[in-house]
Amino acid sequence: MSLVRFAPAVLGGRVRVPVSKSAAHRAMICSFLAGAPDPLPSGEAVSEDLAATRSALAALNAAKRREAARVDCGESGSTLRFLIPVAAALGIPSVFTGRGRLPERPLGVYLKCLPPQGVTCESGGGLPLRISGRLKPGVFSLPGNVSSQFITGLMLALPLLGGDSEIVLTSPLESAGYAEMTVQILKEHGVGIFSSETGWKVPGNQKYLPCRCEIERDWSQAAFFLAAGALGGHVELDGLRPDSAQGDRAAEELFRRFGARLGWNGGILTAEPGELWGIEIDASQIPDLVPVLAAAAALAKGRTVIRNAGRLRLKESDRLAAMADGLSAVGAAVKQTADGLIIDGSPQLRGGAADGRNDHRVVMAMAIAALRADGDVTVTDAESIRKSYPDFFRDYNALGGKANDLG
Ligand SMILES: O=C(O)C1=C[C@@H](OP(=O)(O)O)[C@@H](O)[C@H](O)C1
Ligand SMILES: C=C(OP(=O)(O)O)C(=O)O
Repeated sequence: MSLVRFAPAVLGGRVRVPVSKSAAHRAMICSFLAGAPDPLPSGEAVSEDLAATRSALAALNAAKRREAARVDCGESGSTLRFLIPVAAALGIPSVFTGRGRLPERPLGVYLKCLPPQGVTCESGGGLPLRISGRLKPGVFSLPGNVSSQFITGLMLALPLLGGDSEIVLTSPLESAGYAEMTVQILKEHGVGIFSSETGWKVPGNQKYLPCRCEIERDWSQAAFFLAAGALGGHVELDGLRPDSAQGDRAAEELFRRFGARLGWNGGILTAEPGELWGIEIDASQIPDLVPVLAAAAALAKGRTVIRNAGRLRLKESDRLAAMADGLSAVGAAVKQTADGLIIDGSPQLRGGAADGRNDHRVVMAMAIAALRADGDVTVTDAESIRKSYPDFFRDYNALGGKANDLG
């Protein structure tokens, strides 16, 4: 439980954020299924979640020659939910484990839709989960508002089956950008999935092909530095795709709506301060942006209302509670609703001690709120940033931030 102390600062300069965690998980799994090498660029710091996918794929590979696979997913929801149907499609009996909050995060969707299609699932409700049997093609009906990761998992697995399948949504799709990204990355690997009126049609008997595509940079991580630019300096972000399939590219538009000045210059996105005013935010498609949007809102004049974010309670922490408590602890006026936050902003926070709740996005969001506090902000669980952005404090300090990791 390491502690980090942030002193107020104005960030300025250029940063190249990591590769998109979401795109990288997908590219690693598609490459594995194509028999191609790991596609992560060399020289890139590997986050704990991507390391979990890498070792989980190695465990599946080894199990092709042995008995059951032991697939440790660490704290990564994506690794777990993407690889359960993939292992089942390959007919590899597997035991999935995880730690932190992962054993409590929802899996019921699979426990309901996989057994009728030939997969035996044994668990006490959470993890460990033991699966056996080979997945059969067919119709997979599932809700669209628990986690899009179940849909991505099926999209990755169903093309491998010996017949055609269909994914049917029984409620409106949230986090839709993540499903779109899956379709795009599958296409780059020679696999076709087609949208239908109720979901997607997935032809079987498809072959994954190697792809020498570059994995794009992460809009969700870029959002922390867009917020930093909006709050004070001149921040430049290098390497982002303006035409990205990542739903979190919406960060650009959202910070403009707050009043920040953003613009593209060649391939560089710049963020500069403006007079920030509270806004209304529908978070149903952009769950991972909520912590940093809440931090910016605490420093924008007037009221920000964040709605349709109930799913944030099921992430690495209850992120609505974590941000309400963390921002309140440093002097902000934040109230939770059942599915969101109401934030009355002020020009400056007080400073104080916040609980990082072992949640990388909470710790990074508090680092942004701390930029405009009168006193220092300390945050617990600093090491949780390794889940998605191991070099976050290095990049933050390189821009003039004052993060002091107290160990
Ligand atoms: O597919 C993905 O890469 C992700 C989907 C989202 O989850 P939900 O669909 O559960 O909201 C997001 O929160 C997560 O960080 C990454
Ligand atoms: C929720 C996240 O990831 P995952 O669901 O893969 O654990 C995240 O990165 O914020």
